[in-house]
Parts: sequence; structure tokens; C-alpha cells
Amino acid sequence: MNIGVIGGGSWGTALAKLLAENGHDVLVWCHEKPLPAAINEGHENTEYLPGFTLPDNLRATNDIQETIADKEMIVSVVPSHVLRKVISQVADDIPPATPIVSATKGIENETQMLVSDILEDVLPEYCHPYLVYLSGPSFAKEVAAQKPTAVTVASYNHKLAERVQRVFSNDVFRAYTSTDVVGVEIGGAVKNVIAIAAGAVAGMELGLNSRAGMITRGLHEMSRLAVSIGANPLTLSGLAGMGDLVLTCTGGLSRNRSVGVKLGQGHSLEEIVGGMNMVAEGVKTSKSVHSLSQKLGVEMPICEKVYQVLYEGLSTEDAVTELMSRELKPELQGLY
Ligand SMILES: NC(=O)C1=CN([C@@H]2O[C@H](COP(=O)(O)OP(=O)(O)OC[C@H]3O[C@@H](n4cnc5c(N)ncnc54)[C@H](OP(=O)(O)O)[C@@H]3O)[C@@H](O)[C@H]2O)C=CC1
Ligand SMILES: O=C(CO)COP(=O)(O)O
Repeated sequence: MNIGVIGGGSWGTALAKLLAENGHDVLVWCHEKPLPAAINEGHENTEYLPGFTLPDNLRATNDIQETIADKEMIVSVVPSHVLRKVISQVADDIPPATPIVSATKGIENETQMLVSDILEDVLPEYCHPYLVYLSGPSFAKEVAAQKPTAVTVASYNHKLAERVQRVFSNDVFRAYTSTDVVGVEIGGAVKNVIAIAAGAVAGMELGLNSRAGMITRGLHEMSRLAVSIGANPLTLSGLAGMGDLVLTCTGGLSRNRSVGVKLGQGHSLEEIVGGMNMVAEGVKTSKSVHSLSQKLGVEMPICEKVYQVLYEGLSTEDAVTELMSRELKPELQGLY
């Protein structure tokens, strides 16, 4: 197949490499940086995925129109805060019946829209039955290093999810299908907020009991939010829920967790984000989750503390004290 990948960050490049290794011809759109030369001539994304040789059938461009022209599949992998703007540039030029696979994780700040809502808002109606969402525990570097990885591909169009499953899967990358788009999306977005909390707990050296508690209660919050907007709670126990939550809350490669670690060590958000060239989606998603949980009346205490630490000057020490002194309650309250 001829495949266009919109987004030459670490995940876009790792997915493009995977698809090229699966035998497809892949063209990657890079936003601004002079990366196409490094990729086309040096076969390396020196900025976002250094150290990995990219195959000859993976090429890059700064021309977004070229990335979608004559393609049999389009993969969208830009950060969530620029998704609307980027896809709007090509929305009316995507040919009917072209599968569009989104691998972005996040919730829009201004509207609290999920990625699926944004894409349906921006793309013409004829594109909607061709949308698929890829999510799950998958650090770009490990996928690029061909470490065994399992993800979920979700679509309301089950046959299409099965097609996409076959296009991405190989001996070391295994995709499972799902029709629970909302559950998969909430898992991928909210786990980044909980990972900041888990990172903070690590940065404050609060121990492994705290980390396990944070992950488990975080899963409960994710599930409650997802169920309130129609998801199957079991999806949140799957790859795009618990799988990605555990990876991001425990893995040293996580950008979101590393933001939390530095917060827990006493650094300011400005200092932390100023020193990063990559996106930590949870920083923005915490704002969206704060608004969404208030709008829907869903209690999400860990996410709320992350929001207050990031944007309202709450110290991580006070956040822990406040979480631990909440009213005592049954474990499953609010889920069923
Ligand atoms: N990295 C990972 O392991 C995984 C990431 N994801 C998700 O994939 C999505 C993309 O993240 P990732 O690939 O990691 O990104 P990176 O953090 O590696 O890179 C950021 C990317 O965003 C681009 N960018 C920045 N500003 C703009 C803009 N205004 N318009 C268009 N592009 C812009 C950058 O291009 P430039 O430098 O040219 O501006 C660069 O390509 C996120 O939602 C992330 O959560 C999901 C699974 C795994
Ligand atoms: O989503 C990811 C792994 O599945 C990447 O997590 P970070 O953005 O925290 O690095």
C-alpha cells in the first residue's frame, strides 16, 4: 500500500518505520523542522527518534498535501492540541473511502472533545465510517527497536478495524480490534494525567505501595469517566486502559511520568516543560479532564489534584495529604 503519515514526531516515525518494515511505501509529513533531509538522505529522524535506521521505503516531506495525495491509508499522529488545525488543512482533499488511522492521545482543552469528536467535526461526513483509533502500551522507542508490543485498534466499523489490524501487525507488533472507540480514547488520554501523579509520587520517594494505589485508583477514575460517556468498563481493563496506564506510570521512557517526577522533586511546570522538545499530553489533558469531570459530575480526585498542582499552585505534599484524608468509602463506589 501507499500510506501517508501525518506527524513526524517520535510516534509517527516509529509507526511509519513499522509500516515500511511491513512492506508498505510510506511518506511522513514533518511540520517545520528540516527533518525530511535527515530522513531521506540520512535515514534517521535525528530530532525525535535518533539512533534508528529508517528503511528506504520510508520517505519524508514538509508538504502535507503530498502526504495525502494518492494514498490508500492515512495515519494521523500529531499532538492533540494541533490536531484540529493540522487536519483542517487536508480535510476536504482526503478521497472518499480512505482509511484514516489516528494514534493521537488527548482531549481538546477548549471543547473537551475526544480525538474522535475532533476528527468527525473537521472531516467531511463521508470520511466518518473510515476512522480507526490505535492506542495501547507502546513507547515509540521500543516499537522502533522491534520489542514485542500489543495495541488496540478501535473503530465503529469492525471490518475496517480488522483491515487495519492486518496492515499494522507483524511478528513483534500485535493489534487487537475493538468497537469501543470512547473507552479506548478515554484510556489513552486519562492515563497520561494519572502518570503525572504516579511520577510525582516517585519524585517524592513515597514508595511502591503509593504507586500501586495510584495506578489502581487511577484506573477507577478512568473507568468512571469512560462509563459515564457510554464506554464498556472492561475496555478500561484492556490494553488501551490498564495496559497503557501501567506502562506510563512505571516506565522510565514516559514523558508524562517524567513531568510528574520533576514536579515531585520540587521543579516548576514552566521549568519542566521549557526543557522538553517532546509533548507530554497529560499536562494539557489534565485541564480538559478537570472541565469534563465537572461538567459530567464525575468524581476524579487524582486528576483533580494533578490539575491543581499544575495550574493552581497546590504543592505535591498538600495534594497527597488531601487525597489521603478524603472521606472513607467503599472501593467500587461510583463505578457500577
Ligand atoms: N511517543 C510515544 O511513545 C507515543 C506517543 N503517542 C501519542 O502520539 C501523539 C504524537 O506524539 P509524538 O509523536 O510522541 O510527538 P513528539 O513529542 O515526539 O513530537 C512532537 C511533534 O509535534 C509536532 N508539532 C509541534 N507543534 C506543531 C504544530 N503547531 N503543528 C504541527 N505539528 C507540530 C512536532 O513537529 P516540529 O518539531 O516540526 O514542530 C513533532 O513532530 C501524541 O498524542 C502522543 O501522546 C502515542 C503512543 C506512543
Ligand atoms: O503513550 C505512550 C505509551 O503508550 C507514551 O507515553 P508518554 O507520552 O508519557 O511518553
